[in-house]
Amino acid sequence: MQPKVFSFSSADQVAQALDTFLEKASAEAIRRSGRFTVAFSGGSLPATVAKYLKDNKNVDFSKWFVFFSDERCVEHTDSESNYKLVKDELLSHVPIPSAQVVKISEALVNDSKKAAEDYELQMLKALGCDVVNQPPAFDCILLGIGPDGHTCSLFPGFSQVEVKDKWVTSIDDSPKPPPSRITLTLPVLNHAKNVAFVVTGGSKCDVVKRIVDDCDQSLPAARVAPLVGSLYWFLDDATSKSLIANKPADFKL
Ligand SMILES: O=C(O)[C@H](O)[C@@H](O)[C@H](O)[C@H](O)COP(=O)(O)O
Repeated sequence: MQPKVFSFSSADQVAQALDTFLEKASAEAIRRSGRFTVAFSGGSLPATVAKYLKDNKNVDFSKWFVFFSDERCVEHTDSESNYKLVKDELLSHVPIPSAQVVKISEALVNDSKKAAEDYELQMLKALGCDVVNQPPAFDCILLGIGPDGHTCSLFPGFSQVEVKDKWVTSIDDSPKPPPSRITLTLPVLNHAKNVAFVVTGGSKCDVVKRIVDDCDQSLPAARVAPLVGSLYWFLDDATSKSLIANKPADFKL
C-alpha cells in the first residue's frame, strides 16, 4: 500500500495535523471496538504529538490504551525514560486511566531480555490477545526515525530487525544511548491498522528520501509496510523537500 505523505510548512502545523489525525483515528477505533490502542516512540515525537492533542476536548481519552514502541531500560522517573517523556508531555494532562498505560517493569530494567519478555506478556494481556502465533494489531503506532534510518530501537544491521517470532525484543548495545532498551519488532509494526511516522527539522531529509522514495530495505524504517493497515508520514517541508516519487499530498484524512 502506498504511504500517505503529508508535508507542512512548520513543526507546529505538523502538530496540528497530528491532533486532527489522532482525534479521527481514536474516534473510529472507539466506535469499532470500544477502545483506542496506541504505541508511542520517544525522542521528539511525544512533544509534537501532544502539543495540541493534550487540550483536545473532542477526544475520549478514557478509552485510550497507551503502549511504547520502544523503551529504555531505566526507572520510570529517569530523564531517559520514554514513559516519563510521554507522561510529562501528554499523560499528565489527559484522563487516561493509569491502568491503561503499559509500562516497562522497573524491577527488570537491569535485565533487558526479561524486561522484553515481561512487556510482551503485559502487552498481550492488555490487548486481550489470546492468539500468540500472530502479532497483536495496534490501532495506531507512532514512530520517529533516526539519521541512520532506525525506528523504535531497530537499528540498521542489528539482529533485532530480523526478529519474527517475538513481538517485543531487547538490545544492550544500542548505537543511540542509552544502550539497553526494549522494542516492538517489525511483525507488530506491520500488523498495525495505522502507522504514522513523524519527522521534522530538516536534518533527516536525505534518509527520509531513501526510505519513502527509494524503499532502501537496509534501513529498518523502510521495512515498515503495514500488511493491511495504512502508513502515514507527517513531515515538515524542510524534511520532505527531496521527495520525488512520493510527493506530499494535500492533507486530507
Ligand atoms: O527511544 C527512542 O530513542 C526513540 O523511540 C527513537 O526511535 C526515536 O524515535 C528516534 O531516534 C528519533 O528521535 P528524534 O525524533 O528525537 O530525532
